[in-house]
Amino acid sequence: MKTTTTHLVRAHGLSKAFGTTSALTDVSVTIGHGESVAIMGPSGSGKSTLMHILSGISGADRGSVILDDAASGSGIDITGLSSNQRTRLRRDRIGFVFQEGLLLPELTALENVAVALMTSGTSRRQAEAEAGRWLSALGLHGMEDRRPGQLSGGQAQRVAIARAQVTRPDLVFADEPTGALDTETSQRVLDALLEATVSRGASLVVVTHDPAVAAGCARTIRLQDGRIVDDGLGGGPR
Ligand SMILES: Nc1ncnc2c1ncn2[C@@H]1O[C@H](COP(=O)(O)OP(=O)(O)OP(=O)(O)O)[C@@H](O)[C@H]1O
Repeated sequence: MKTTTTHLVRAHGLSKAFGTTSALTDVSVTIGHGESVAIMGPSGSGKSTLMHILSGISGADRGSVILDDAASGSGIDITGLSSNQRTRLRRDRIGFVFQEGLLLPELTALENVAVALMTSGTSRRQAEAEAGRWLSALGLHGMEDRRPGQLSGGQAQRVAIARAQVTRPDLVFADEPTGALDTETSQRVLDALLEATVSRGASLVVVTHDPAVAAGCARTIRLQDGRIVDDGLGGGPR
């Protein structure tokens, strides 16, 4: 289904239950182009469920998620797509950063980043050149040939950020991206994530328990018992 939209993401009336547990109830949210948004809330409040639905990892029982499509000048309802179509859409338009980075341990830092481009058809040579540029931009020049086990937590997380950006997705989701890091490293990784995403006009959605991470985002959405209880400014610079 095609619908016109002025936001990058416009979700309306999302509900999702697991058995008798309501994970989300009638959640509506918009995300602007180039906006950074933190999603906060107590454990079990529905943060991951919302992120999974907004990113097309899983479907909703009710509601719609319209993703703007600059190429066609209209929007596409991702809840109406088949599982294969959603997989393609995630590959082409969405980047992910997870708490533990989820890098492939047997590949080098460069290969971990390049592989994201190669799966969408870019040649190895071109993919590795682009991956190298992203690693340098994230302060990892000289670490291209290291495997994840030879990197610190903060370095590995910056490789994961490079991997999420290399395909130039217009929407990046990060699930507790600094959860395993100390305060100082966490701040550096967050800065790198914001810089890499928002400065090129892409939008960032971060699920976090950390108020410092939320403060770095332009807006914070708070969930409780599967509903949005606050949707305001985070007080951060972007
Ligand atoms: N696959 C599932 N099967 C059954 N219940 C689920 C499933 N996924 C989530 N839930 C339930 O849905 C509710 C919301 O879960 P969700 O993971 O979205 O919360 P969260 O805010 O991300 O929590 P946390 O901060 O602990 O990660 C919880 O009550 C959870 O137990």
